[in-house]
Amino acid sequence: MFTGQNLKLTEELLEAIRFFNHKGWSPATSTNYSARAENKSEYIISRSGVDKSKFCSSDLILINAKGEVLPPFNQPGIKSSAETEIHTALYDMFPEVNCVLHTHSVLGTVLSHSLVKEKQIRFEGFEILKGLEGNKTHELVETLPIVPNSQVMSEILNNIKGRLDKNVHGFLIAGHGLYTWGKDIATAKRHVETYEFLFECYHTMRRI
Ligand SMILES: CSC[C@@H](O)[C@@H](O)C(=O)COP(=O)(O)O
Ligand SMILES: [Zn+2]
Repeated sequence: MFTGQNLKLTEELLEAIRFFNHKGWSPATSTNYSARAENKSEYIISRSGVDKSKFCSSDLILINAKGEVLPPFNQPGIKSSAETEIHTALYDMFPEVNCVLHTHSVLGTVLSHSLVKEKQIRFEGFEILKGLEGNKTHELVETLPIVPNSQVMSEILNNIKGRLDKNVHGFLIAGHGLYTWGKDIATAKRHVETYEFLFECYHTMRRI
């Protein structure tokens, strides 16, 4: 149902979603994804509750900045992600962001669960840090905030809003998963992969 630039965006998003599922970062119906549409005040976003191993192009729908499902997708039973409010808030906060991705990997889940009291993870000295937009060297400290989980999206947003700025590339919801974003789908996908690699490094270093 998408055409032109929006169709291209859905194809690219779908490729990233399949990659994440293949990596084991989107079990069952978990995770959600969005991209800013050709009309910059609209967003392409994943439907709620879809098994990500079966996710297909018809599971991507169009919403406005209020999170309302737009025609022709506003049919009975079609709901945008339960976490739509987080996506629209991030686009509102960062006008240069054109893609928001949310994954549920085992490492992101357990690290955020065990480090929730620390409120953040600090990554330092890894070459892969240059995978996060704007980082030019491994000699820096990258902070990834952790906020408590909640079924109320406004609570998650209240806890994270004051902790985000242009040097922060994502955040973890404790025992739940990762949110990251980028100027385009490729950048946001690179951020997911970079964080996953950093989680592996962090976890491995805690064990040795
Ligand atoms: C397996 S339930 C996971 C959900 O509660 C949620 O965290 C999630 O990531 C997906 O929700 P969705 O409404 O499908 O976008
Ligand atoms: Zn989730």
